[in-house]
Amino acid sequence: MKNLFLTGFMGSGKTSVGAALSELTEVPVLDTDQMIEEKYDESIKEIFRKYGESTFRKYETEILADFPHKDCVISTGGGIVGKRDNIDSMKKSGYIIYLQTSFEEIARRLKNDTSRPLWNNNNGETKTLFDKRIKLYEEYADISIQTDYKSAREIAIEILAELDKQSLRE
Ligand SMILES: Nc1ncnc2c1ncn2[C@@H]1O[C@H](COP(=O)(O)OP(=O)(O)OP(=O)(O)O)[C@@H](O)[C@H]1O
Ligand SMILES: O=C(O)C1=C[C@@H](O)[C@@H](O)[C@H](O)C1
Ligand SMILES: [Mg+2]
Repeated sequence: MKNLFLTGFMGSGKTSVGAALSELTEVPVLDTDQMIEEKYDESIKEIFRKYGESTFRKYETEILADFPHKDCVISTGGGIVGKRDNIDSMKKSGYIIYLQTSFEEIARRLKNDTSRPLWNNNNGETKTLFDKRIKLYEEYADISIQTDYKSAREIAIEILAELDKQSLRE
């Protein structure tokens, strides 16, 4: 199986669905946010605060470039679609799966969250970012799955069915 890169806005469930997919397929799961935190030994929140968003974006692109892993599910950061280089790196080794989630559902899921700098600190600009991003997720996705009112496991099962339907799971 080629790599499966999960994309979508903050809170769309990339980490949760990645774990569910890995459980169902016994394929390892990676998370670009976690890979960055481990590589630099700092939380995303700290990286944003100390070095700014542009440094975080550089780390993200570096993590994806010449991606060394195969046969993995990879949960990506919500902003991964912001750079064409990131898309090219993902398409080189796998398929892009977009977890489509409404803004209202995301707001419910992240109501008490304090770990996501761009969810918490941008004075009502989050919806503008959401509107801009969804066009990119849609444009680059090989598969799009609606996630509202579904569990992570149900979404993972739907993704596998869609891969089979399109004969993408060899
Ligand atoms: N299908 C779902 N139904 C209900 N709650 C969910 C679902 N998927 C995820 N959640 C919850 O929403 C929150 C965010 O989920 P998760 O961390 O998986 O999102 P993410 O897409 O990885 O976010 P980020 O881009 O910030 O890394 C978590 O509290 C998680 O438990
Ligand atoms: O949507 C975004 O830009 C982000 C999402 C998270 O996954 C992290 O990558 C970080 O908080 C930025
Ligand atoms: Mg995540």
